[in-house]
Amino acid sequence: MNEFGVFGMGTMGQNLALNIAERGFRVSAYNRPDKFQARIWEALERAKIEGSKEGKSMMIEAYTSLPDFVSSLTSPRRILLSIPSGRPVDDTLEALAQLLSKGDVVIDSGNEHFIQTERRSKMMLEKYQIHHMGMGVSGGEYGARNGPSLMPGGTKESWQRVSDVLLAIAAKAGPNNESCVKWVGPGGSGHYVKMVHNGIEYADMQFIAEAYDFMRHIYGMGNIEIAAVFSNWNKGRLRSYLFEITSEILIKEDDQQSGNFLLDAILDQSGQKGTGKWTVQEAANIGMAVPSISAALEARFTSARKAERVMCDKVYSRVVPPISVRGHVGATAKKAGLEALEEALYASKILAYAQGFTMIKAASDEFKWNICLSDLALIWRGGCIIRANLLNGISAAFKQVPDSPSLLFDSSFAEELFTAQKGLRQVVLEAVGEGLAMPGLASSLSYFDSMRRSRCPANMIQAQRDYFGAHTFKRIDKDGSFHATWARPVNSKL
Ligand SMILES: NC(=O)C1=CN([C@@H]2O[C@H](COP(=O)(O)OP(=O)(O)OC[C@H]3O[C@@H](n4cnc5c(N)ncnc54)[C@H](OP(=O)(O)O)[C@@H]3O)[C@@H](O)[C@H]2O)C=CC1
Ligand SMILES: O=C(CO)[C@H](O)[C@H](O)COP(=O)(O)O
Repeated sequence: MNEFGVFGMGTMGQNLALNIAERGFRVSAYNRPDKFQARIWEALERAKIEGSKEGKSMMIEAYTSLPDFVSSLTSPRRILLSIPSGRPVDDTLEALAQLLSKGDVVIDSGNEHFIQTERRSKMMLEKYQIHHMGMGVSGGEYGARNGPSLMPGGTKESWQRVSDVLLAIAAKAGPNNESCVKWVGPGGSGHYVKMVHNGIEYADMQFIAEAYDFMRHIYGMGNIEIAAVFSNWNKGRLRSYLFEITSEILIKEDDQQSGNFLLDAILDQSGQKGTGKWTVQEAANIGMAVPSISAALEARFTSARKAERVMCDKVYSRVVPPISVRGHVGATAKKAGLEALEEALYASKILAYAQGFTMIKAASDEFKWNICLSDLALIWRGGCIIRANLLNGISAAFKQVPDSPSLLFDSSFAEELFTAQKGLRQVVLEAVGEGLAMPGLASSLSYFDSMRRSRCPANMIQAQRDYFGAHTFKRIDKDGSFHATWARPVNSKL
């Protein structure tokens, strides 16, 4: 009998199965029969080769039939699904439910929408007394094999049944090599935080893309020089997985055109699978502003409209005479300019993570998930795509004030933002003057400037709403709702 089942031997499932087997658990692996041969043999072959390399025997058994797969598992059975979200998960749960018993646990490790997970968890428990967990997994193929960041949500009972395996396979981070997995909360909370993780990922990636663009256009820097800058920044407070891979991406040679960089041959249209869009939609659903994430999502949409951009480039290229706001012209000033860019990236990063954590806090309050933000920051320190030095400080901030509605209230971050905002302003100003789009950095700055205004111009919005729609407004000096007769007198001179 085996201790753990993995359903779906695709990129993620196969690597998760190998990771689990490597930690000494006996694994049953299943893939749909028609593709069984290719996927499963690949997994078994890898278990043999990778196991022998490390002097371990990795115990993976392959199954062709679902009933055999299920009955190969010890009770309570534990099965991880690694398949596309949506209909495939519903169909698979329906099929599994006929074979599983009360108290068994099924973990959906795909990028599923949390509402679907909430629905399935409730249905599986009520109808079959089976625990359905929704678990965010981040780290891609490499993470799945060597240690991902795991964000499991579901009943506490189900977490207790699977925690030995999840703690063993997750990435390790921090001074005490802590596992990058903790129980996030009930229902769809695990998938919710993974969704926001991906939203922050979008913002982080967009900031990096803008910094790359800035260095090329403002300073005429080439790939090797830009790579060195990212590599250097990665030694400091911006240290993160995305900075690390960016310097590698910049200098990768194109094997189809010797002497050229691969990056320069890649079409400038970004794709997406939907989790960034969900983040923005869900933020809107609970009335939260995530402008850095929104801007990153919209930048992907704009990038996709390549044909229109090419046309606009032809029409409007002549209307961008640089407006001289350059703070840094010439070789000697470049150093200061790059320092400003580092500050801009750091400030924006704080602001994007702040938006993501604030959104999670609001959802946790709304859905009564009681998510521990400090723990969440800890499990994002290793294995996942947004892993970054910054998360240590974020965890500490929420440990100090667990219910804080925003990172912006933390005194250390406030101090850092206070200093770094100067660089952010300078970079955005220069980019605007040069006609260089900086949606991510500029939106982050706007968020900061909007948040630090105790009185903003929303009084004008309220007045307009009341004027045309009698929507009423509140006054600053009296309680209650008011409506004014706004229409201008016929003889008004205004
Ligand atoms: N790739 C990544 O970096 C990450 C992916 N994820 C998520 O993990 C999940 C798996 O992704 P990934 O491994 O990349 O995908 P792959 O396409 O590599 O593998 C998909 C797996 O799902 C199976 N499958 C597809 N459709 C069905 C179905 N209708 N019923 C049963 N099984 C089905 C496939 O089996 P078959 O061989 O029969 O087609 C295959 O085993 C997705 O939800 C994805 O969003 C999460 C984090 C990172
Ligand atoms: O979940 C992930 C990483 O955390 C996946 O890589 C995801 O597919 C990335 O999102 P997108 O394809 O929308 O860029």
